[in-house]
This record gives sequence, C-alpha cells and structure tokens, in this order.
Amino acid sequence: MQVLVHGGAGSAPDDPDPRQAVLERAAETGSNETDPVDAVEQAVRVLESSPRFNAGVGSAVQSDGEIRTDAGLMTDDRAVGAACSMPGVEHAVSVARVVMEETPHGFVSGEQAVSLADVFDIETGVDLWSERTREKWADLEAPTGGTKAELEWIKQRYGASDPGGRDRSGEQSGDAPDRDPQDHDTVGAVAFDGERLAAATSTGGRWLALAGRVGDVPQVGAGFYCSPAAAVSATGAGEDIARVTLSRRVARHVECGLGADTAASLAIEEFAELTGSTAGVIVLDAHGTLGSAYNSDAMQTASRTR
Ligand SMILES: NC(=O)C[C@H](N)C(=O)O
Repeated sequence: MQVLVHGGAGSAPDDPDPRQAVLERAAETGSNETDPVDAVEQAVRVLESSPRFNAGVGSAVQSDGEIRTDAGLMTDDRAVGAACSMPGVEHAVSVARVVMEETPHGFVSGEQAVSLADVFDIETGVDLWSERTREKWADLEAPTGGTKAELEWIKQRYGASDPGGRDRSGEQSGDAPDRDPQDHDTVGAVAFDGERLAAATSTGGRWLALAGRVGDVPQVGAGFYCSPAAAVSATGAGEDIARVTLSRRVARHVECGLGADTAASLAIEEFAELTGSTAGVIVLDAHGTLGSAYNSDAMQTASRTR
C-alpha cells in the first residue's frame, strides 16, 4: 500500500518537527491497511486526533463559537461520500465513509450528519477544543448578538489573510489585525494498493468564518477527487479552491497524460492565475507515482509504501 498525506497548505508552522512526526505516523498507519479506503480513513483519523492540525480536535472555531467539522472521501470507481457542519464529531472522515457506503447519497450535513454518525457508532459529542483554539478564540473577542453582528465582524476579517498569510492583493499581511498564523492545517490522504485508488480530506474549515460556512473540503472535485487515473486531496483557501474545482483539475491533467508532479504543479499554476490565492494539492496516480505542489509558504507531507 502506498500512502501520501498532507497537513495543510499555509504559512510556515512554528512547530514543523512534531507536526512532521504525526504526519509520518499517519502515513505509516495508512500503509498498514490492505484496502485503500481503510488506508485513507485510518491515516486521516490519526491527523484528526492531533490538536496540531485543523481537523477533528483542534479545528477552527466559527463565528458563533461552535466548532464544526467537514470531510470527503472518494474511490477510483467514483463512489463518493461527504459530510459537513458537524459539531462534536472528531472523525469527520469516518462519517464521509458512512455516507458513501451506507446511504444512497453523496453528501449529508449538520445535525442529521451527526445523527447518522451516532447510528453507525462513530463517536459524537466530542470536545474538539484544544488549548490553542481556546486561547485564540478568547483573544478574538467575538461579538455576541446573533448572525448580523457576527457577519459584520467576520466581513472585515475573513480572508484578510489567506492560508498562506498573504492579503488579497498579494502583500504580506503579517501585521493585519486578527491574522491567524495557524490558518492552515487541513489534512488529507491518498492511497494506492497497486490496483485501487482512494482520496480523503478533513477539516474544521477556516478561522473567522460565519457560522455554517462550508468550504471546499467536503465538495467533490474541489477538496478531494478520485478517478481511475488519480487520487487527489487539496488544501488552502476553500472558496477559491471550489470555484476552480482544484482536485478535479489535477485528476484531469493526469487523465490527459501528465505525470503526477507536473499535473499538480500545472493545476496550482492555473489556480493562482485564476484566483490570485494560495493552495496545495497531493496526488497519487494509477502508476503509483506521487506528486504534490503548493504556492503557499509551506505544506508538510509524508509518504509510506509497504
Ligand atoms: N486550511 C484549509 O485548507 C482550509 C480549507 N480548505 C477550507 O477552506 O475549509
């Protein structure tokens, strides 16, 4: 089994070494599996359980002070499952898998997704707050007073720094108020067993987002995609990733004959040109070739073959 994982595209983290150790453990855990769906699910679950990443425990907090998780999973036969806006769900990737395998649907949201998780024995009601998110949330001093007040608050702030720490004009925004140096850390995995491919992505979204906001991660073709040619997981500025269906774009380039790395680089170049924003992708093709590209300051990855 070949597994490649990422820990989000964004500004360079202060703690790359311990993060890298978790990524290595995730890749190894996935590579011990014999089925690519198990491989991506188990790899992502390791990352969701680490407070160092913005997925599961340690996820970003939305404007109403609630943490909601999102994930998507897909296989090369185009089976797909996604789930979003789930409070108290650490392993969003496992809910995405339930949607794929146990329902006739592709995407389930909110309270009902949490109920579905419960029915299939995925733990709910989990405390997803980490020390870091608690401190950051307290520092932000979010307004109380409902949706209108929250919207006014986030409109000035959301996207003032993208996951690469740059403002929308491409200038460094290091001294912007409320800039979040850890606005990255979405996690993803791709796996190949020599015949079958799978891809999965999981996140808590982005800081300073309106309650109920859903980014690219659970949108098929945007935050994740898998075709018989390639498995892809994306990370970065979710609204921009979705508007150019970034993961689908990478797979399409592989389908047109490009190598995994070239396909990833070309898709990121196109993404940057079309949106002026930052993102990263990992890809594993049906020849077992790994590829990745990003235009943010950093994107940590780890891979393992067994
Ligand atoms: N850090 C990320 O990758 C965020 C994620 N793509 C989102 O927009 O929800």
